[in-house]
Amino acid sequence: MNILDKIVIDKRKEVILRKSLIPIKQLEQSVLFDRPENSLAIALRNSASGIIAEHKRRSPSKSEINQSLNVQDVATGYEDAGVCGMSVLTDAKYFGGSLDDLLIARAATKFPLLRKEFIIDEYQLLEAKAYGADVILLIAAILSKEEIKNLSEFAKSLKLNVLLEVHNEKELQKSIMPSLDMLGVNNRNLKTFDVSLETSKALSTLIPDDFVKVSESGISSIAAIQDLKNYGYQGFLIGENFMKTDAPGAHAKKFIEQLEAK
Ligand SMILES: O=C(O)c1ccccc1NCC(=O)[C@H](O)[C@H](O)COP(=O)(O)O
Repeated sequence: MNILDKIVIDKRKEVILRKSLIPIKQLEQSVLFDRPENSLAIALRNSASGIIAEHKRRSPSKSEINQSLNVQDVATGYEDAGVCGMSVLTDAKYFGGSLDDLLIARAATKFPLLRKEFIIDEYQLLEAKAYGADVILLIAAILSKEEIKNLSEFAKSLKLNVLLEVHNEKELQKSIMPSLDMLGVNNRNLKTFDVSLETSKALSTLIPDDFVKVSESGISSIAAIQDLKNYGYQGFLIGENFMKTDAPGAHAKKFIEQLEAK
């Protein structure tokens, strides 16, 4: 059993509990529910840097990354840095995140927010909308083709952008469909936790041009981004490299300035 299998077993129990605590009607009554689309895909297409910066306290591969930062400071720091959007991990057990983190980031910023979660049920999309997300992540490794279709179409009906994540060609082939906005390639092997940007490079030609290509995980240098841009990538999801510092926003700002100067 790999880490995703373990996370999904826990997530199924968690979603049943959450549904029993907060009914759908209550989520739909959130003041944030009727917000218009705030497209990360468009922001990435129009950006010179393409950075999506993540809020990540800990992870299965690295355990502690940074537990002492305030999510509001991280969010405003990233917005000041000029990133295209922010990814907020909302899983508590494995990443130390929460939906409250998303809400705090929403209250503090205007840029597109990605709910970084292990989505297996439409209920989590309603939560994403109610707590201020503009984008949701679907992970091909944990969903069937039919589930990807149903979840992505439901997300679009809620005016949420969809980022579909793959790790290999098989996952990519089953996932390509018009209800996706962005196709992300995760460079982290979830069996070994090794990261290799070669994964993004190898899959790049198989991703149709209609989708914004996003490279995820293990990105820490300007050179890596320049290299990935040559393979058609327009989005770069960066977590640990910013979050391991005392001031992720300031670090992201410097990174973007260096990138744009090249
Ligand atoms: O980061 C992990 O250890 C991890 C383990 C299992 C499932 C997902 C995991 N990470 C989620 C992510 O996709 C990353 O947080 C994101 O791509 C940023 O990666 P990084 O820049 O390497 O922190």
